[in-house]
Amino acid sequence: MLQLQLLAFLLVFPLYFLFRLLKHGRFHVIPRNGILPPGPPKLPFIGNLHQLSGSSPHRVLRQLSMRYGALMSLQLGFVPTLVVSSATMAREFLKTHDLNFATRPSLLCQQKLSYNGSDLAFAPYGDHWREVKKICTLELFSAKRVQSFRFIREEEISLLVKSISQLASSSSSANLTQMVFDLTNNIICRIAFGKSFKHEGCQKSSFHELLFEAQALMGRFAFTDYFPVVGWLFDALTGLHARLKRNCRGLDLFYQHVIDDHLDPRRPNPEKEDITDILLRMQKDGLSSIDLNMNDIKAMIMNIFFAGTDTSSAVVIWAMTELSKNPKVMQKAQDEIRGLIGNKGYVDEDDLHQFHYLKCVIKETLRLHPPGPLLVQREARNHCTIDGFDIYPKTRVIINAWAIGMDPETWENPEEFLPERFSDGSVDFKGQHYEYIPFGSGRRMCPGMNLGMVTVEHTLSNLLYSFDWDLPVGIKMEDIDMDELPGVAVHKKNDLRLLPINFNGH
Ligand code: HEM
Repeated sequence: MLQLQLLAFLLVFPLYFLFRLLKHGRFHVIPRNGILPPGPPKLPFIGNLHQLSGSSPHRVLRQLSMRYGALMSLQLGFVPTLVVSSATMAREFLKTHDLNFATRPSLLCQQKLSYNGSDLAFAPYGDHWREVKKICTLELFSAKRVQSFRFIREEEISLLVKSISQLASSSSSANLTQMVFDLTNNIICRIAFGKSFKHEGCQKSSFHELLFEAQALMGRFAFTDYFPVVGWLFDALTGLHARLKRNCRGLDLFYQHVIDDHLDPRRPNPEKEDITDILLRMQKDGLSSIDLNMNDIKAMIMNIFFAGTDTSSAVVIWAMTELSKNPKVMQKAQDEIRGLIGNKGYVDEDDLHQFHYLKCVIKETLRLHPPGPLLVQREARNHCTIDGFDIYPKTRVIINAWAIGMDPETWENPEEFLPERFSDGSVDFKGQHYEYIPFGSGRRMCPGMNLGMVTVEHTLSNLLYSFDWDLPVGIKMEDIDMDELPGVAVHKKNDLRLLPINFNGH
């Protein structure tokens, strides 16, 4: 009798799962007569997942695409996935068929941390995303608003220069990775919440712990994302659900604390609105065509926070790493800045437009080290054909922006750090040149580009103006590694430590 029950269970259980998969529309059925782009052979059940297990998926995917083509099919668990690795193909996905690929897949950690896609980055394409995008473009990241936060960048960068100058006076090396991360974190905290948490001792450390944990979770593998319906069981067994729940609860308390502070009637009227003020005002005055609720506001704050801190600091550190390995380029950039600024003593934002060579250095850094080398995944909304291949709804799309920036068809000596390649100004990152898309392109392109770029330019120009940079005692040029640490943004794995020398030529 028991054996019969067991047999029935074994028969019924898979059928039940199949029914749920089909009912929820999460079973990615590919018709037999479809013509799919080529791809590597797959293993049963896991497909090609094992091929992505290394630490730098953008590098593995580039290797594979050199064999299988600029449009390549992978099967990641149950999920059909396409990888795009050339400018021509990127144009098809991000311009010609942008609307069809303007949505994001629903991934476990991203969904939980974004209050089920109430934000901008992980929201599915639709009315909510359109409205949030409008708020971001018109209210939060407009040129005027970015300019209104200028005093914050100037204050924080001048504090950074002061602390490095003290290290230089005592001939101590600077952990630039740590210092620049703190800088961008303080800038974004003040822009988003009106204050940084640098003077609040333990609150800073618990807040930072939450931040690091959320970043780790967003970059983590979740079975749910590749094995719909059944994957949650594995994620429960590995403790992912519990970790995620703990982190979401901690972050939610933190956002709530910030919001309560802003709503406190005893709070003096702020001289300049921060982003939480703006969102709360829009909610109160009904200034948006969706009913902004508290979760929407928290989700938007989360986006700004994660997208803003991590990306800008990664770019500054990669640039300083490349410059340390290319002293002639560093010298040329310093000569340009010092020549134009003279003995003023600091670089301010009005000076930035003159630094033609520095801009080339930053562009070249973004080509070799885009913080989001695979952009943010997209998903097909409807069936379409590209280059004669069928693409079915719910197919995930990975755009390998890093591989596109390394394509020898477009870039001469792509492995080399040569800022001069940008000096004629014919290629920029505004999403129209598909051979170079560090900020993405199309509807889902980065809305924080101006804020990110001004932070990077302003920080780098002051680091190069105020100091000469040497290697710490006992460290040789070859010891500076280029190892990558994948996460929300790809960082340099090992901290960059350099010896600052106060520049007294001004
Ligand atoms: C140098 C700095 C930055 C780089 C390289 C960068 C890069 C990117 C990339 C590659 C994407 C995905 C685009 C796509 O899927 O096509 C993105 C999206 C996004 N970025 Fe940035 N970003 C930077 C700074 C910022 C800043 C400072 C903010 C805000 C404070 C920000 C907010 C966002 C948001 C909200 C999205 C999601 C847009 C959407 O899905 O509609 N980014 N960024």
